[in-house]
Amino acid sequence: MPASSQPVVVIAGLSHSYGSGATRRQVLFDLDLTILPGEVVFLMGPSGCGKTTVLTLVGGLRSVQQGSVRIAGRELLGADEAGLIANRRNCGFIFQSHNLHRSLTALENVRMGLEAQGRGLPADADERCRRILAVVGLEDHATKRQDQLSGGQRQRVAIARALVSEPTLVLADEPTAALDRQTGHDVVALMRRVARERGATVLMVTHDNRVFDLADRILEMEDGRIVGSRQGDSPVPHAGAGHRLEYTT
Ligand SMILES: Nc1ncnc2c1ncn2[C@@H]1O[C@H](COP(=O)(O)OP(=O)(O)OP(=O)(O)O)[C@@H](O)[C@H]1O
Repeated sequence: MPASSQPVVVIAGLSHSYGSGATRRQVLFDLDLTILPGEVVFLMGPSGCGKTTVLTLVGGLRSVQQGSVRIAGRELLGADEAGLIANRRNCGFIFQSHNLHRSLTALENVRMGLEAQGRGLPADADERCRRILAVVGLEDHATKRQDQLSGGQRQRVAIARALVSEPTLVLADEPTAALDRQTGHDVVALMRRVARERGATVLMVTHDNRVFDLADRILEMEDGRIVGSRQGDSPVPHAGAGHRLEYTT
């Protein structure tokens, strides 16, 4: 298989529990999932079904307890802190609330996306930040702070920050939750376009059925299991026993 078609995400038999002893509660059950380079995959399902837990495990924001999680060839089961950090540097994160630093300008917030790489700032850092701000349509807003930007503009800064370091994988958790219909659609369409242009893969948690048309594949979760997978508007029956998920194009 050529390197470029190697899956970016390969999850096999992933289970996860919170708490210990009498309060221990299993929230993920034997999940399998493969995501190919450049795919835009949405993870849907009712509140509490485990979507964010999957995202945080894939991002290396918490340790894998059971099962295999390979991100761009790196196994996260048994990874030490350095391994988790290395994985985080390969990922761009976009959260429900944009998490911009209040006292920094848009440009400075985007620059944090490069600083988080831990390799020191490249010589062309500001130019790269300005370029990606232009890509998200904010070239004239580089010196504005959070309170001078609308909700949609803040999320566009967050997209620029997540993508400026050219991550392999973009992980987005409900990025449209605080936005109106049109702005939410525009923001996800933009994220998809910028990710595509930069060859990034996207895994996005969403409840928002207004953006379904932007997914290559939509996964349905229920009670800690992936129970269905479909593409566009044409339902693809979920294949295999034990909630095994087949990749389909
Ligand atoms: N740090 C934690 N400690 C204990 N339980 C947790 C923790 N984080 C999540 N949970 C529980 O694990 C289950 C799955 O949570 P998770 O946040 O992954 O679900 P979700 O599908 O993303 O929900 P939502 O759509 O409401 O964000 C829920 O029952 C939640 O209460």
